[in-house]
Amino acid sequence: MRYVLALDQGTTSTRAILFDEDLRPVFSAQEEFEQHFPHSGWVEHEADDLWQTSLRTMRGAMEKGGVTAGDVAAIGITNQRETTVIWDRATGKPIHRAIVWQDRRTAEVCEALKEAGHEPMVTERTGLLLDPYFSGTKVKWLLDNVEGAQARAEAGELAFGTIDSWLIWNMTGGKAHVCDATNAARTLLYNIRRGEWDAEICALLDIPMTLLPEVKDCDAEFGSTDVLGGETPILGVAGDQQAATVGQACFEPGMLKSTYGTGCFALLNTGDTLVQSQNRLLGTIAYQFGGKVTYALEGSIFIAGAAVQWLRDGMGMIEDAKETQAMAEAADEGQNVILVPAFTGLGAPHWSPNSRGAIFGLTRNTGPKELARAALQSVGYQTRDLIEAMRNDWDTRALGTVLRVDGGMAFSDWTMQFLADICGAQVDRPEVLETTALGVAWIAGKGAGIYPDAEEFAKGWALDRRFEPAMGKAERSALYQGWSRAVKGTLGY
Ligand SMILES: Nc1ncnc2c1ncn2[C@@H]1O[C@H](COP(=O)(O)OP(=O)(O)O)[C@@H](O)[C@H]1O
Ligand SMILES: O=P(O)(O)OC[C@H](O)CO
Repeated sequence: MRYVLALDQGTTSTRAILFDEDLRPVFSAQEEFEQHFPHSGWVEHEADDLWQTSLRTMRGAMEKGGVTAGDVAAIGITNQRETTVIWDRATGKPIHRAIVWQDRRTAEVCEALKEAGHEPMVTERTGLLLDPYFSGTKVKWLLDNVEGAQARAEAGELAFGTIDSWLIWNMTGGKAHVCDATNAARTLLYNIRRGEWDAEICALLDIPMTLLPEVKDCDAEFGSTDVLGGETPILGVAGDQQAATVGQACFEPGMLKSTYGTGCFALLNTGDTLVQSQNRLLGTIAYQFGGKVTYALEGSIFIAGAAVQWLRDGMGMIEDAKETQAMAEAADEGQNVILVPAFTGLGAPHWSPNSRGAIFGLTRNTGPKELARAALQSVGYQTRDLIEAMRNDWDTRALGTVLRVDGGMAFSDWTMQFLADICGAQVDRPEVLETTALGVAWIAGKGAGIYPDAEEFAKGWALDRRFEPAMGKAERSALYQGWSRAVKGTLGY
């Protein structure tokens, strides 16, 4: 039996999953690692934790199945995007902890660049906005704040990488300094029209281009590793949201997936066309196979399942996320409590890093059930904001109103039904919810010659459950108006 090993290095945990020849997940291992919050709005990871958990979970999954390196046809890597590491090329040691995508420390730098009028140029070339979310200003912060870093970068002594790049550097013993096009597309430094690092943007941020990795197709050869006990090739790499787009087989323009984990990321395949959003969505690379780029429009929401975590850890109202289903069902229908979970600002389409969360519509009768329902509903409302923006940006006739969902929160039937209701869209939940790992496993296994082409792979997508909109138009519109008013109340709070 031959296997493909998918490594999914996420924001809160690292997972390794072995897929068999029929693309079924058969053995896996998972480890959480520490989150560091040194100041309000700052989020860091020890880069070495990301590497060590990757190593242990890959080995752990293999041990569970009694699988040896000789049985592994290829490795695929998918990862939390935008998170930034800089390391010393000679020692392989990071010069600082990794700065995580959620980190807001560069809000002022972004504001100053916007005020100086640079945003239209940056957006035109990268598809992104001047927001602290992306890697570029995090790289600048590291070079400005770690003693001697700027000079060492200019002397070619340092290397920058997104997490795929950092893991591959370690897996290949420092032989490969590479990343894939989807990860490059999230740095703010990569021109996604021309497919190259952008010298002008790098100069604007004082980032020497010697820091940057070589960019490859998602299905390229990324090097090989002997850390599993024998030489194993790395044949697939993609950012986690892009890997989920592939795993959901969203290969045709107009196909849309939405992943509900800590945050929510909706990607709409726009084919050969890079849509210049007029509604504050992102243009990005969905995937790049054999030198051919397929673009996507992306809406990024920072808090989705994290609102449920807040009910559990912050408010102590529940012990398990699953309890929210029964609570939402039992909530008082007469109350319209709205939670805007802008805990770390608002992402697309508002991009308001300084907003903070709020609850509207409280009465003397409001209790945990109504708050639980509001938390689940906030995910639907935020998705509707994204879908509205997508409909305004892209040919609405071609834009399917089918949403393929995945991620931990997609297990919640109540949330998925509300999503269908408030968006007026069909919501399809597949049998395999590990779509991120599945997507990159397929890319790597295709390269190794053990998995089929895209068309055959897409035929294997199987529906678990379809949620059809059941809410009347008037109710949908009244609820959404209430949400829109609530969001306005939090902007810039
Ligand atoms: N049954 C459920 N109902 C509501 N939320 C859920 C449920 N199961 C998981 N979640 C939420 O989904 C998130 C976990 O999803 P996951 O895809 O593992 O996230 P990530 O990869 O971002 O860590 C958590 O924030 C959790 O609160
Ligand atoms: O690690 P996740 O699943 O929370 O995904 C993080 C995203 O890639 C951030 O852009």
